[in-house]
Order: sequence, then C-alpha cells, then structure tokens
Amino acid sequence: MRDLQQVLNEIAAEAAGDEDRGVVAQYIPELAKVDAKQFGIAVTLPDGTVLSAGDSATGFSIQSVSKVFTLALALGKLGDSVWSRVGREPSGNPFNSIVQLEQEKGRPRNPFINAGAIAVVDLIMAGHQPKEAIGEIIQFFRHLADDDSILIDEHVARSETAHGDRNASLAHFMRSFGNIHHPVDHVLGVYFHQCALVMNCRQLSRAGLFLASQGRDPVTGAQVVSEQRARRINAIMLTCGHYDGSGEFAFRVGLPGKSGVGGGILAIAPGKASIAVWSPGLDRVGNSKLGTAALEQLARRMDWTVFGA
Ligand SMILES: NC(=O)CC[C@H](N)C(=O)O
Repeated sequence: MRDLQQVLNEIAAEAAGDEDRGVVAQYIPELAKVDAKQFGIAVTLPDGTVLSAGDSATGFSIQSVSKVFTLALALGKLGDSVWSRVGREPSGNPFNSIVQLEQEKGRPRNPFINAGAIAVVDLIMAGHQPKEAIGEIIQFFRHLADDDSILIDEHVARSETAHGDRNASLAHFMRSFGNIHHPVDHVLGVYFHQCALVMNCRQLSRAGLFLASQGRDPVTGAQVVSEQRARRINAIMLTCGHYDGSGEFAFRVGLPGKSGVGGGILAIAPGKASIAVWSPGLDRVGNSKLGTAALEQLARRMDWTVFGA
C-alpha cells in the first residue's frame, strides 16, 4: 500500500494541472459564481486521523451529499417505514427528473434523487416546525463532524428557492399522490437549507466516518446507525449515489459514493476510510469531473474497492 499522504499530494498536484475541469452548476445562480479552479481532498481513517491535500479547508455547498445524512436521520427516527414512502432502485434518470413519478404513483425510486430526498425531508419534519427540522439536521451534521462551526449559507438557500420551480413541481406532484404530508413550501424550505450546508472536505470526510466503521463513530464511540443499516446506506450510495452516472462511478471508482452539484463527493471504503473530494466543475450528469477522477486514482493507488479482496 502506498503512503496515503503522498498519494493525496500527487492527486492534488495532478488536479491543479488539469485544464478540463467540467462546468460549474448554472441553474443555482449562487453556485454559478464559484471558482472552478479549486480542488480539495480529505481522508478520515478509522482512528479519526484526517489527511488532506489541496483546498481541503475551503467550505463548499454540499448540496446532494447531504441526502446520505438525512436518510440516516430519517431511518433512525422512523425505522424501515421510510421505505413505504421511497424506493431503493437506481432511477437511470437525471436527479431532477419527474417522468417516473407519474408511472410509480408519486413514490420516488430512491432517496438520493431530488424527489426521494424531498420525501425524506417530509418524513423528518413529522411533529416539527420547519425551523426545528432545519435545526435538527444541522445538529446531526455537527455531531457527526464533531464540529459546531458548521453552518448553512442563506444566500445559497435563497438562490435555490428563487429558482426552485422544478423541485416545487416534484413536491406538488408527490403531494397529489399523498406522498408529501406537509405544505410544499415548508418541505422545500427545509430541503433547500439542507442542500445549502457549507462544509469543507476535512469536515465532510469526518462526518462520513460512521459509514466506514459499521455504523459507529469510532472516535466518540457513538453508534450512529446499526451495522446492517450502514451497509445498506452504502449499498444505496453505490447503486444510486450518482444518479444516471451511478454505474459509471461504480465501474471507475468501485466504492459507494454520493455526489452533489456543488462539486463535492463523499466516498466510503468500508473498514478503511471515509473520503471527501471537492472540485466545482461538473460532468454532463452533474457529478464532479475532477472529483470522480481523483477518487478513481485514489482507489486504484490505495487498492481500495468493495469488489475484491
Ligand atoms: N444533485 C444535486 O446536488 C441537486 C441538489 C439541488 N439542491 C437541487 O435540488 O437541485
């Protein structure tokens, strides 16, 4: 096995020299302003050590990476009843697609496409005002990252609300089938705030550590989810974490991963590491271009995979 810090330094240096960086998300104006030249990577090991390279201490909008954590939160609160409201199959469609929702009577394919994540938010909101639900979500992230400085970027949340017609359509459509119980503007308010959480690679890799460690935070000793649940969340990350690019990500990287349109990706090497990478330029399906390439290199050079010994 190669020296991890050296591998991270090499990968960051290669990323810095790469001209073909993809395109920063345009449909959320606040995200369109982000400088595409940035690249960060961080790895948290089971003993809590964090190694990193590049812009690993620069905060970015975690966007859909948050969906892994809200799924864990919903499962913790409501157990397997979550699955009566959202499926576990890859969609093969873009993250904001509406087409399957009509055929499948308002039950989204999985919790990582937008419709599914919005349904998960509706579940988390049970018995709460929107502000309380947002507070609970932030607290969960702070607890997992062991860092109380994590905040939400209100500009991003507002920017997305102002341009959120597609997500509003998804939510109304699901509500027409009875699969959203709260008022749509309340649910979207929570969803947009969850997506607007700002974290850096070091914080994000630390927050994901429980998924690499049988559901337990090995540093604090807290059992975040059961071992079986951690395995299952990893399974859904592998099959659905990159939308219609999930097969390609599994093929190239070979690890469970979850992307966001802010350019972040969380990847899990079970028993070995929790990895966060960030580069804002996206590929054609909305996944970080350099982030995916970096994870491909890291997995190869460290020999990390879920598909072999
Ligand atoms: N893929 C993503 O990161 C999408 C999240 C974004 N907040 C949206 O709803 O469109």
